[in-house]
Amino acid sequence: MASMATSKSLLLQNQQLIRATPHRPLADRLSVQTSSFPGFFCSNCSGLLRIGDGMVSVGKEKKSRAAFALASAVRHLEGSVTKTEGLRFAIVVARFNEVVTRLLLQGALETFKKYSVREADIDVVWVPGSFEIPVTAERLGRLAKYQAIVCIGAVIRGDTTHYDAVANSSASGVLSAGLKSGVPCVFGVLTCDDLDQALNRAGGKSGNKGAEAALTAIEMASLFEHHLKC
Ligand SMILES: Nc1c(NC[C@H](O)[C@H](O)[C@H](O)CO)[nH]c(=O)[nH]c1=O
Ligand SMILES: CC(=O)[C@@H](O)COP(=O)(O)O
Repeated sequence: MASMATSKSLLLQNQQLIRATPHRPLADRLSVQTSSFPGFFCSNCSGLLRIGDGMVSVGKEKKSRAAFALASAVRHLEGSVTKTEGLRFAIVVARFNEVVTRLLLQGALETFKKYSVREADIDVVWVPGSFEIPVTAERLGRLAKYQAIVCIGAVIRGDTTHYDAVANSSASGVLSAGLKSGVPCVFGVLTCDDLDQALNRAGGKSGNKGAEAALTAIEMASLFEHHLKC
């Protein structure tokens, strides 16, 4: 317990130190070098690099310092959900099962607002059903106007195998839209056995998958825009 507290305080100290210093080299910015220290934050990616994950081994010997310096040159790239300025998003939403998809859309819009995405930077595009989402997402991606596209739909099982055709086409189609357009297309399409399952995932007891999809879109937009721009 005591050592966990010490580790936590070392971690905090180190975060402060790293924030206050320039970007590289990372090794130069580390003041804490002890085997009990659980890791450090990279200010480049905001990620925790953990000792013992094959990343870093810091001991008392000079030899392990060299190994540490080598490992610390590894860059970790990750999108930030707080750097949303200038990012533009499209939401493609299916009208089929609109009682559910409107709630998913609401969750997505609330999330964009929470993460400071401006309303003017969001376009909502309505399509008849989830089957029509992929072609629309691909078209939106090709416009080169948006940094990510959120796809929202609700496929609910009926009596026949139609469900499988729509659900699978929508899923593989959204994937393909992202691959072909080069713009992240996020899958916020519910595939449920009944309406109850769907409502539970549209703001009910299992959360709101529209909100989750919007957050994923922000992270992916940021990753591509800030780290992987062509
Ligand atoms: N059954 C569901 C559909 N079906 C409609 C299709 O998506 C499509 O619009 C139609 O086949 C014309 O191409 N769509 C959903 O989004 N959810 C369903 O449960
Ligand atoms: C997923 C669907 O399209 C669904 O509404 C079809 O219902 P059914 O299989 O009863 O025709």
